[in-house]
Amino acid sequence: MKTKIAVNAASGKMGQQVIRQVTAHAEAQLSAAFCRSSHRLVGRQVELNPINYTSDLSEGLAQSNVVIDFSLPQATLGLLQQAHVSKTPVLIGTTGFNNEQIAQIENIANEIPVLLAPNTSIGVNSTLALLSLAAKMLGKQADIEIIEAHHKHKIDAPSGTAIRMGETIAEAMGEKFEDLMTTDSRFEKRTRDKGEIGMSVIRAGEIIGEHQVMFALDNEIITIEHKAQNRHCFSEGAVEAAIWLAKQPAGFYSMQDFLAARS
Ligand SMILES: NC(=O)C1=CN([C@@H]2O[C@H](COP(=O)(O)OP(=O)(O)OC[C@H]3O[C@@H](n4cnc5c(N)ncnc54)[C@H](OP(=O)(O)O)[C@@H]3O)[C@@H](O)[C@H]2O)C=CC1
Ligand SMILES: O=C(O)C1=N[C@H](C(=O)O)C[C@H](O)C1
Repeated sequence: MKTKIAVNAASGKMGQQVIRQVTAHAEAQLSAAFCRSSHRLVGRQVELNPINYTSDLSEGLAQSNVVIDFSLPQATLGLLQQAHVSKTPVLIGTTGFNNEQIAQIENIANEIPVLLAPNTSIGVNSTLALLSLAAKMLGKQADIEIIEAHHKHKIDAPSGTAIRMGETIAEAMGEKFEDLMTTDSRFEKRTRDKGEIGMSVIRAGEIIGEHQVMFALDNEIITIEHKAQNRHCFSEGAVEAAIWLAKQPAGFYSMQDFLAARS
């Protein structure tokens, strides 16, 4: 049986990419494509699919096994309320949540399966394992800097991926990321504090998503880098993880949980 997948924010860059991915997938079927009620796509047919774009979340979720969301935090929280009612699993690729919003998501995950992934690419999630190892081996001696670059349309900064990279590094060093992270204070006149993790952000052109982590020792520098070549790497991981999530019990999951179950 094919997994019936709904796509939220279907008009977005990622929404459109995920629709293409689901449409081409042998084990998945597009069951709903949600847009805002005022969007010009509502009522139009989704290319290569026998359904129309809709703003009716409750009807679309009722006929879906899982929903994939790449939108904005407010839209994600609205979707979660509806998914909670219909008991539909939710894969969230949206970034930019504050701590209070994360707590709301965790709360709903007590009752339905929710996977929160600031980056759904298999490559980035493998990179996190490399960063954890590097941090364990070098973290205490190295000056660690995270540099991320994205397209000019991106709203949140630093990227969800850069934050997750910082959290992974800090955790491997037995620290809390919020205690080590430095962004704006770099513009103060001062030398670098020992142990801080610097974060730099570039927004330019149509850069898909690039993350570089530098471990600088006194006489040598180790750099671990991921560059997305296109959005396919995100949609591919999202759809595979959604097919897995549709069969899980209620809980709060990450891409690491999906990858561990798959291997
Ligand atoms: N986890 C991952 O691997 C990745 C995560 N992302 C994240 O995904 C999110 C979306 O990225 P992207 O597709 O590039 O962004 P876009 O700006 O292209 O799309 C955003 C979508 O969200 C919709 N939306 C925004 N606000 C609302 C609302 N209040 N109610 C309903 N719909 C709303 C927009 O609808 P409308 O067209 O009507 O404005 C649009 O469809 C971002 O948070 C980004 O960081 C992106 C790539 C990979
Ligand atoms: O907004 C984007 O485009 C991306 N956002 C994600 C993030 O914030 O980490 C992931 C990816 O790099 C693309």
